[in-house]
Amino acid sequence: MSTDKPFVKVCGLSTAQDVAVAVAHGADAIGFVLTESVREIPVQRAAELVKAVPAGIATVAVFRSEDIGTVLERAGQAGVGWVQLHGQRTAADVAAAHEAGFKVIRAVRRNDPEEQFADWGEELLLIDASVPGSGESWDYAAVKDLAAGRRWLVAGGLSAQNVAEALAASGAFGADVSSGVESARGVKEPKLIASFIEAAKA
Ligand SMILES: O=C(O)c1ccccc1N[C@@H]1O[C@H](COP(=O)(O)O)[C@@H](O)[C@H]1O
Repeated sequence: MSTDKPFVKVCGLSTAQDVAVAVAHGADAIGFVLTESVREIPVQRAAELVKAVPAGIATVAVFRSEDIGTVLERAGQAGVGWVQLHGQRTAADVAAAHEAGFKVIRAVRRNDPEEQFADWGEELLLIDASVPGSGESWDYAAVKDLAAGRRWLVAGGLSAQNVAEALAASGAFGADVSSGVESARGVKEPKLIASFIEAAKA
């Protein structure tokens, strides 16, 4: 993972065109939602899209509270390199994902108890709004000290308009977006994907 510019993950992609736009504009990670959501896609579709992502760009399967066995099975079928774990998790879940060969983004909510922000061995922590994927923005500076010294991604309510400020205020290693690059809920807009990545890396 390069550290000279912010790491950018674009989440909830469902078409080859959107994947191509994210890749062409320099996304570092692409997320496929394999859990209940307006953005959920079938595992087989994720597997096809993963094949279109060049080596060096992280492919991430996103889950809520599914048990870790289900997570690892679906992620394996999709052929991703990373899993993103939301919901009630344990350090054993992170270890199991590593044992199965996946890198891990562990998601916490900005208002979770402080112990949730501890280092459980995940490659990246993700600090999100209270409802993941809702487009709800929050006070990104408020968690600066909680995650200091960690590699973490800020998420929730980001767009091309506020991502640079959110990165500066929070001290995050990178940013993750879904709603802010959509023309309607669950419908990605290529121009917004391009402008988000450019704004984040400017
Ligand atoms: O985007 C979803 O539908 C989703 C569903 C379940 C878990 C996580 C989900 N997305 C994550 O939410 C943020 C993006 O939030 P926003 O829409 O930009 O406000 C990001 O971490 C996604 O990976």
